[in-house]
Amino acid sequence: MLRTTVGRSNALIKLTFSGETLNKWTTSLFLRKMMTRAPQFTSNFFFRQLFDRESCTYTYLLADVQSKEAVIIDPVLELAERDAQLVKDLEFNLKYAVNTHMHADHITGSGLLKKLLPGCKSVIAKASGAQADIHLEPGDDVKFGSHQMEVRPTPGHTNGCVTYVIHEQGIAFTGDALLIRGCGRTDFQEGDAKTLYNSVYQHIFSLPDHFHLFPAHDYKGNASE
Ligand SMILES: N[C@@H](CCC(=O)N[C@@H](CSS)C(=O)NCC(=O)O)C(=O)O
Repeated sequence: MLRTTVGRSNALIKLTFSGETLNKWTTSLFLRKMMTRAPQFTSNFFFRQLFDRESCTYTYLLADVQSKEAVIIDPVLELAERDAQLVKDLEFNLKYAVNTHMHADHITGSGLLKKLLPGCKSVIAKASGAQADIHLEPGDDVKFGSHQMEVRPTPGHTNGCVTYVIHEQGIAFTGDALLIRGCGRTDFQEGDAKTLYNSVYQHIFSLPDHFHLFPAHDYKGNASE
């Protein structure tokens, strides 16, 4: 299983926010979060991390094992067939295709998944300005079976970026707000370095130390299976 960055030495962490470089020693909250053991999911929680080698994007399939209700986070258009087949093979009912933000460089697979798996609804933050069946506000919960994800606003990469937090499992999906040993770019449209800095510190680094963070990309092959 892949997790976000797992620092193995006391190296200097550099978070670069469009020209502003913020150095933090690994004794900080950042690495204390990363150096914990693998997530221990409850028995009725299904987790699968999927990867698109082309765009280096992570997609996450989550489900309630008992009710079979599932959600997929950040599905990639080109791999919608793969994702739909996996859902069918596992005999899940895909309730929502959930997006962390409206990507600038690749298109979500939500629309195609809706066609491949009728009943599935597309979900994104209202602040993204994107079209979807369901628009989320900060503090909303996305429910599937007995599980729920809290919607936390983490703008800065885009205005509508959110992080999804599953408290019960001690995990969060950070989208492009927090990547592996870095963060999403802020030089695109809607990018703002200070906003992203505040988002990461207020809404992600504030999570308890035992949390595991799952990003939307791994461009440099930092994580390994
Ligand atoms: N550096 C990437 C290029 C793709 C890219 O810009 N990705 C965005 C997120 S998708 S909008 C980003 O924020 N990347 C972070 C970064 O450090 O580049 C690549 O290597 O392909």
